[in-house]
Amino acid sequence: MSEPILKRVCPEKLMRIPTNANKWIRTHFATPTPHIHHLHMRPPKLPIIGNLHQLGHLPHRSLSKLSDIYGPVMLLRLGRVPLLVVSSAETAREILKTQDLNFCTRSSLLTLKRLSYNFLDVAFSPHSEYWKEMRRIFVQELMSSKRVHSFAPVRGEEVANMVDSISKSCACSMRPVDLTEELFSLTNRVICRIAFGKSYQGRKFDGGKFSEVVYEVMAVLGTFSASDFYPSSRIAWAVDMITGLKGRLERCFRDFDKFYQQIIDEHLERAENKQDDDEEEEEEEDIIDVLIGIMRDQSSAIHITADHIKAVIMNIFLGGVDTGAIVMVWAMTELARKPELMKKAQEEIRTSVGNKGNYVEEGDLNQLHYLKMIVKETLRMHPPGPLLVPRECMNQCKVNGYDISPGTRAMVNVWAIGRNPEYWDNPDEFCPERFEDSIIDYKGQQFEFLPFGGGRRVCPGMTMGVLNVELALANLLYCFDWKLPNGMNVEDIDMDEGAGLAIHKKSPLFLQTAFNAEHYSRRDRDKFGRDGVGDDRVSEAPRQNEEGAGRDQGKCRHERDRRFEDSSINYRGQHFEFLPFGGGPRICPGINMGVLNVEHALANLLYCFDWELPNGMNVEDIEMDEVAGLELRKRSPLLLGGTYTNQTEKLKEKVRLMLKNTSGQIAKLELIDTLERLGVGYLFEGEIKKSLEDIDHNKNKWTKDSLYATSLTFRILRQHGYKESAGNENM
Ligand code: HEM
Repeated sequence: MSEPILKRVCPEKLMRIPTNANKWIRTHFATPTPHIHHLHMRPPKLPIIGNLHQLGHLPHRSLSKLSDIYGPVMLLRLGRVPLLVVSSAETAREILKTQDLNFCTRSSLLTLKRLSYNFLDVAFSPHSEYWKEMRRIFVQELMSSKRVHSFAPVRGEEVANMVDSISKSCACSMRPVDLTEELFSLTNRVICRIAFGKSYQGRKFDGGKFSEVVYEVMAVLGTFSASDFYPSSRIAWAVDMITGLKGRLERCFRDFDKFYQQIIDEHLERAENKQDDDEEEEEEEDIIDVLIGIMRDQSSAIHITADHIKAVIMNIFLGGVDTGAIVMVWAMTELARKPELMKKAQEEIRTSVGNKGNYVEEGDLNQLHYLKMIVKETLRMHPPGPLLVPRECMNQCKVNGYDISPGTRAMVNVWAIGRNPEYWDNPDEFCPERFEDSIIDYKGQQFEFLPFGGGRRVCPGMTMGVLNVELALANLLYCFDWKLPNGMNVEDIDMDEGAGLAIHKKSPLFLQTAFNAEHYSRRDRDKFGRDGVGDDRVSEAPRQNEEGAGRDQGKCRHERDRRFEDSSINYRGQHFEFLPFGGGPRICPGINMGVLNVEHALANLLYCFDWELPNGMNVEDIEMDEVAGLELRKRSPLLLGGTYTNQTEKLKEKVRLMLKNTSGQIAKLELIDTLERLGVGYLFEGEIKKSLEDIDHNKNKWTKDSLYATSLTFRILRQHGYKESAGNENM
């Protein structure tokens, strides 16, 4: 019996056999070639599966390629379900505005139905009076501007925790920071606290299982479900059973449900205790408190139960955790690829926020226009929901002249629209400046830019989502300098996307930090006392150098050195558990000079360079063997990679700032005089000229201000190795 043609025939052979089967396969499996004239709105489909095979691993990209051939309105069939895909601003306007009422319901998908307690939520509930009321509650009670701003302390504290955690880890090791991990954990903590309240801070829910459940739910939601494409088919139902999807879904549901119930019970109990105890202090309400309030309110238009609360909380988790972190990771990735843009953003933030605090606060964000443009540009290139949340057509209607029947699923490819050269110059280029002087924003009114969707179903968490992203990014850029890990080039950054419910960066983003010395040291000084934690260890240089005292004295060292913190133990021979210089009458007489030499050299090595292990070497590889002899030496030489931190540039920056900020005229003159006498005036020619022009020479008066300015300049310059020029030895 002859073999069926398709079996075991390699593609090369197929190309050579001019049979009808070959022609058919070529038409149906062909990779679309862009820029072919739009043939028809319906890409050819296969029996049974329809166009499912054309969705690929990343449907927004595959559909974008298909639309290059078949036009901005395409009608496909996924299994048994018709799907309308629109990929232009004009057609998006048609779906989200002109015909919004025809397209504002959602499809009934297997996983969503279960996790939303049979559509008691907002996001996946079909269009109905019930959805309208739930959305009203969501928008007016949970996400109102007042409520979102009432959560400012939560966001502030959690962002500060993240900054501290990064500071700590980079002070402990030179290892690059896993920003993906840090940012996902940040959004998770923020949303947890906003939804469940303060009292749960730091507590591990269900033995830490909660985060695992959230991740598993995300994974389940991103999994292909046969029942969604073959509704009411027994075979599809069996496929979902066999693949284990149903089992996973049930487990997720049970875990979530148990957890939510426990939290709701605790809130109810707390609310009752509060009623009994009038003295109780007013606590900020969390989302569950607000929902319980509505549940108890008899006059509410719908009767809210614990299941409604659970469904809404599920929306907040699915809507809030991943999306925010995804945008932050892409933004940092794009900035790592373009360090000049990162520097520009840092300059804006550092100039605007200055030294007034340790972190950027929400109140500072309004001034950060460039940062806002970065967020917009990231949302344009990497919208976390590239196809929005799928909608469904409710009534027979026409789109671009094509008949669309009720029950047709509808997707708006906002990713393709955001990358369309018709609306954006160099669409694949990350260029925040394109939003300068532009009125385009993401509120759903401009159809070439729809990261939050539009129309009746537009994202109600937009304000909170953007605030979370802006605040975290601003702090990452304010508190740290970032660079790629050693040995890595910009071209090595992996820009691949991972498939899932929301499109994230496939591989984690690792970046190396260098503290922003000015701000980091301020923070440490504030936290650990004005003179810094290193006072007992590093004496001369850091003590003199107020600006740099905290550099490289991260919290981690502080923690490691705790054994000497608040301890009276010293090496002067009085404490017999610690005798590096001996004790008694024969104690080392060179103790002061010895310590001073060591401290001074160490302080400068740490101040002037960033150190790290040579490539490919780990902390465990450092040889700690000693060599026997009179002194206990390290056996092998210590090889470290050092990066000079460009002190001249730093010095220039500091002195320039001083020249600018010194207000007394005589103080300015003194400063200039000092610079000249030290022979470094040429470095500041421009600034000196400008200052001299400003100075009114008649007002010469010796002031405290001028004395301070002069001595400070001396200190700074000397620490940077500038010696007085010949003829000025008497200074
Ligand atoms: C940067 C962050 C965020 C992005 C990019 C984003 C994006 C989106 C998108 C694209 C949609 C679908 C809109 C449509 O179908 O037209 C959506 C819907 C939704 N989002 Fe967001 N979102 C974000 C943050 C949040 C947050 C923080 C929450 C909740 C606290 C949230 C809750 C929701 C809900 C409940 C819906 C469904 C609305 C409905 O169907 O009526 N989102 N979001």
